[in-house]
Amino acid sequence: ENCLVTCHVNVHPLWQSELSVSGGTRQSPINIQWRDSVYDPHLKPLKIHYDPTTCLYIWNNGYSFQVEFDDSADKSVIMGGPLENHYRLKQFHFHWGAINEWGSEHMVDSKVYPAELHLVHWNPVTSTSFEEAIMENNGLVVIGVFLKLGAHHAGLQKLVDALPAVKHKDTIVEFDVFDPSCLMPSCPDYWTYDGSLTTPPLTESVTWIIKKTPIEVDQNQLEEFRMLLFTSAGEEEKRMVDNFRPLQPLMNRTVRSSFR
Ligand SMILES: COc1ccc(CNS(=O)(=O)c2ccc(S(N)(=O)=O)s2)cc1
Ligand SMILES: [Zn+2]
Repeated sequence: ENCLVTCHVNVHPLWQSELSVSGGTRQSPINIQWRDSVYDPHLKPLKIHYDPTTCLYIWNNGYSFQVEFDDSADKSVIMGGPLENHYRLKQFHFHWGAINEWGSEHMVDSKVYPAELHLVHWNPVTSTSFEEAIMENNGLVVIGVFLKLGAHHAGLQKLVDALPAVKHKDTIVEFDVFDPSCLMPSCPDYWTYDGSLTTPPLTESVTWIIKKTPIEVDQNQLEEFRMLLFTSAGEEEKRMVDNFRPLQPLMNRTVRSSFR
């Protein structure tokens, strides 16, 4: 019988060769098996306080588009959840696919979403800078939010409208007053586990907090992500799609849930 084999081949150099930290024991992303996650009653609600005026600019760094924040003070911070202290927001970015059938980095019971948002925070108590925190054990906290195809997302649209200005690698556009809290689902439930960056330097410095409930975005908004380019102006154009890392082995880790 004829069956459609859907597959995708990551063509971007970054993901072409399966980049793995030699001897890595806590790499990301992973497939979260809901039934294997362990409810932890000691997990507190996550507290998020973002100051919209700390938003600086958007830029295309050659594997995603990234919104950078002023992290010179404790203005945009998260605390609670599995965290011992507060962490400062440094940047957020997304990963997505060429089509809606794939795109997220993490999976839930092998379910893939068309895109995933990562909000990257660093620990100003144990590190003196973001660059230092990247190398520290649990120096970073990344909140992952799944995107699913559905209703138009009004908060995201402000971001989408700026994307044509950062079409090419290493382009930048000013982006002021944006509150990334609008990209958070209202449901407080999350999973958490110890992992790594999913792009170089792949350091095992991340406490991951993955929100259970996805946010909805519409087809046009996803298509706008796919209009971006991996390539610089003047180079042969390569569409920025499939910028996600393959699943990594869970090894000796337990995923905890904040909910029963
Ligand atoms: C040495 O200076 C440096 C070194 C490396 C970076 C990369 N940026 S980063 O560390 O924020 C992240 C890489 C991958 C992330 S993911 N997909 O896991 O959320 S976050 C920036 C500055
Ligand atoms: Zn990411």
